[in-house]
Amino acid sequence: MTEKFGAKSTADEVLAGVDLKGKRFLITGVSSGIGLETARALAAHGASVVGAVRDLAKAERVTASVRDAASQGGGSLELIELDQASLQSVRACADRLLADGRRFDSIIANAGVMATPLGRTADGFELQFGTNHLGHFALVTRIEPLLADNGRLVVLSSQAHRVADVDLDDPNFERQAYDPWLAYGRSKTATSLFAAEFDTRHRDRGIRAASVMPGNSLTDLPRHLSQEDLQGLFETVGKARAEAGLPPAELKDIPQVAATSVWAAVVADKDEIGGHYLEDCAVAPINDTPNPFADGVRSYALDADKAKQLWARSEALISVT
Ligand SMILES: NC(=O)c1ccc[n+]([C@@H]2O[C@H](COP(=O)([O-])OP(=O)(O)OC[C@H]3O[C@@H](n4cnc5c(N)ncnc54)[C@H](O)[C@@H]3O)[C@@H](O)[C@H]2O)c1
Repeated sequence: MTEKFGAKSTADEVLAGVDLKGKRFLITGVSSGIGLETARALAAHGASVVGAVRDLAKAERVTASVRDAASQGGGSLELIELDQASLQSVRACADRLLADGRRFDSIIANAGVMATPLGRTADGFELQFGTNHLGHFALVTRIEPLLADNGRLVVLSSQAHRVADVDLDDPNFERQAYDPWLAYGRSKTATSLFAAEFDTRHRDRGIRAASVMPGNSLTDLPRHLSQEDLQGLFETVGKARAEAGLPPAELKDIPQVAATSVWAAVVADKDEIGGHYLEDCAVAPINDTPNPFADGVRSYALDADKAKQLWARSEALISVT
């Protein structure tokens, strides 16, 4: 595997010299942040990008940078409506893609919400688990026949997976006190487990899947946090890392924070990244320290048995609505 790229690489640097004409990508959440930059970079290199978004009118306005890049680079952008917090919307989106029938070389399951107050999706699932995991699970498993043989699935996870393993008995916080960070952490462990099990199930078609920790960046993601909450978070993380003798966690800018997604979706050797958790354009090492602020991926987020159990639980949850 190439060791050429790292924490400071940008999406354009990762794609330098790569011609994506004729390649198709589905990306969820292209209206802001990492998804918007991922779409822009891929389109600038000639890719046909389908961006799945909750609000089509807003997305039309804010994706001008993607259309400009596409017109210069020979790529294109199509938008499709998708509310991941509604299984009806997810199924409608999937069925439109299936009816269209065109295949995708990579699917990037990027959209997400973080540290929301307790909320429920249209189907009654806890909002973060429902949006970040079940919405993607329902979409991707339905459109899986559209993923090209040798295609890739990239699922956005987070360092927040280190907060907690999934809770398969009470995934929707019906029998325990709600904590926004616990819910976010569990939802991101779920996204890594989903990628790991998808990889296991589809490897024989040459399809590989990986989860990505993009790096920390000030996108719209902390929209549910006040300035004080955000400041408190930075202080807590900084103190905990200093106490553990670790360097401060650095913020990335937006082009950098999209780099690992495009690396995983296009450039990396898919057989070397398949089933893994990626960070800074590399496979992250397993680190089972109890300190949630220390680097690396916790092994519970890639555990094969837990991944199978989560898959079965997710199928059961989405099939009853
Ligand atoms: N920014 C960071 O520091 C960071 C760190 C680790 C992981 N991540 C992950 O990266 C991904 C992208 O986050 P970002 O930082 O670009 O945040 P962002 O808030 O800028 O973008 C998230 C996107 O998801 C979309 N979205 C949210 N709920 C949706 C729903 N119900 N249906 C459809 N779309 C929905 C939003 O509209 C938005 O376009 C997320 O999965 C996030 O958890 C981000």
